[in-house]
Amino acid sequence: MNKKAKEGNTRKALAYFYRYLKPYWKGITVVIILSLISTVTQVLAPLFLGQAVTSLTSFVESAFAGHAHLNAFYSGLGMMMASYILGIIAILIAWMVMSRFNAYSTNDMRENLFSKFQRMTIRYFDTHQDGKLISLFTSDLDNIFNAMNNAIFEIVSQGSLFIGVIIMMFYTNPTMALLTVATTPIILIVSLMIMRKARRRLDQQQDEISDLNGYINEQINGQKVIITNGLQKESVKNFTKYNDRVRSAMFSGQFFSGMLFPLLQGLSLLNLAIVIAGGSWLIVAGNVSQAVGLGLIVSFVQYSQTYFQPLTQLTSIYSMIQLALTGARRLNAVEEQDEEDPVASGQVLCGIEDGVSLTDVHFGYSKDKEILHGININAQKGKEVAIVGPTGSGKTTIMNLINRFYDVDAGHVEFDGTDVRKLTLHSLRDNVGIVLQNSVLFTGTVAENISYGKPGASRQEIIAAAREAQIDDFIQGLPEGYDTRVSDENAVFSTGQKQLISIARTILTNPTFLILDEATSNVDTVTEEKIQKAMDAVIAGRTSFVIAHRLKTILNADEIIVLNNGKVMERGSHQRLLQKRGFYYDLYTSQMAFN
Ligand SMILES: Nc1ncnc2c1ncn2[C@@H]1O[C@H](COP(=O)(O)OP(=O)(O)OP(=O)(O)O)[C@@H](O)[C@H]1O
Repeated sequence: MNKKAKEGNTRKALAYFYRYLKPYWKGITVVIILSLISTVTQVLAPLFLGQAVTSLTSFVESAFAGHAHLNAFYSGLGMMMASYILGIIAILIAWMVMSRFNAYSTNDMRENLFSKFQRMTIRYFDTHQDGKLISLFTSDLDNIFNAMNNAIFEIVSQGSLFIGVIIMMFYTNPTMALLTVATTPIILIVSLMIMRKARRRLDQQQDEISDLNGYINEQINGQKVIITNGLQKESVKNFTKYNDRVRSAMFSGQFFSGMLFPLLQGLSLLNLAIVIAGGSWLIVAGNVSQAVGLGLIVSFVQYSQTYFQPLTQLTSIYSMIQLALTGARRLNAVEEQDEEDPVASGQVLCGIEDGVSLTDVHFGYSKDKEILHGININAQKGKEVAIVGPTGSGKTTIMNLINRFYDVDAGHVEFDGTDVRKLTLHSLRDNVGIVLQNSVLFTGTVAENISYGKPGASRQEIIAAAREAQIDDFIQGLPEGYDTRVSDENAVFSTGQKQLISIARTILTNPTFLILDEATSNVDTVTEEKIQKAMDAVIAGRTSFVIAHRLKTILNADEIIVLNNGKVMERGSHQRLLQKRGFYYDLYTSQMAFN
């Protein structure tokens, strides 16, 4: 990444924080005011201590006779204690206010990120690993929360402390103040050099963690494939590669960012010696009295420590701040992603009168590789069109275009002669029901899973849909029937059963147009028969596209479209296609040979 892009990213990350913290400006103002109060108390305390020491020395010098000095000593000490107590109270209240708005603002970030996911295009999910997306919710948001909880407070309080202490030092004694800040330019140059190195490495650390999460997620999902192929060792070996990359990025990131803290601490101790030497020189040179000189030394020992405190504190949280900026950059990048266009002012689709058609459709997932090369399909109202073809021929891609998961590059997908891009997305999705090959069950009861698309459905409606989908018997046999909970620990559903529940879900939403990606390729014959019946039930009277893997399931389709390499090879009824003795005939006979 070049320098300009990086600066742009940092600006975006800062703008991200600004967006989310803006609603909490009142709380932030309170925190700033309280921090300033605490700063004032911290910079005044050494002054009071210095006055107390000066008074005590004068009291001793006056052979314990000057009671005014003793009173001044006590009042200086009292003021010092009062300052510290006030400071502690201010910090406690500020901490409470800040913890509250931090929790709220990170909650807003999490909520917005999740709802953004609901609006984003399928293309984004198709091109990003699940684990990487989860990383945004875990690692990145955690980093942001940690930094906001610690860093904001530190930046405000330490920043004001830094300025406050400089003012007080110059007010108290300019010579001593100059001596205290003399080493600052060197410290700043060295710190900036180290910080630049650290920033690059911390960015890399987050990217590597995200890659590792992506890999872990993929491997957990593919655990069965790994075991059946005996690839456990390879899996661990690859994991080690990703893990090593994280380790090395983490090491250099933490090494460079962590280096600043001990460096500055060492320098602050060195500075103490300079201050004490300077104070002693002032006394010896006769510039100040012994009492004033001692008071100055005591005050400046404290000032020197207070002066270095913001520097050391800020560098100790530097990696935290940097990781949070990286997190904000990554979350902001998601917020900038394309969203589905809801076509709010489009035409509302209310059922299908004529049918659904694809006309000369060309499409590729990327510009340089066309997948569909001029597809023409016409499904008249109430008809079943089956799409068959070898794997990778483009069947699912056609489904993706009808439902507007993707848009065509050329040609048209039309409902009753209206291009899908002119229909409101909501009405399009309302009219289209999809049963996917890998049906998903969500956490909740079986009944809730069936009524997912129609949350207000009555129990009778749910049962009727399950009966039509041939899954009622099975559900009744579950320990708690329709109230059985679906969860990871209770994964009692086979692929076929999941698909039947998914068909019941679709039946309940009563769509006018149906896309069925049948799952009969990996179910037993009993379930296959049930799926067939369920499919017949759900298809009946509806305009439908069936993506068939088993040709047996689409013998009654009104039209069968035979795809190969993104082109329609043949079309017609089952009988006509068999008579043709072409591509379909070969497909069918080869499948029947295995039955
Ligand atoms: N999200 C995607 N990004 C890029 N290419 C894709 C994507 N999805 C599918 N493809 C490619 O598009 C082509 C058609 O895939 P598609 O999933 O439509 O085939 P299919 O006929 O449904 O296959 P199957 O029977 O195996 O499900 C394939 O070459 C595939 O690699």
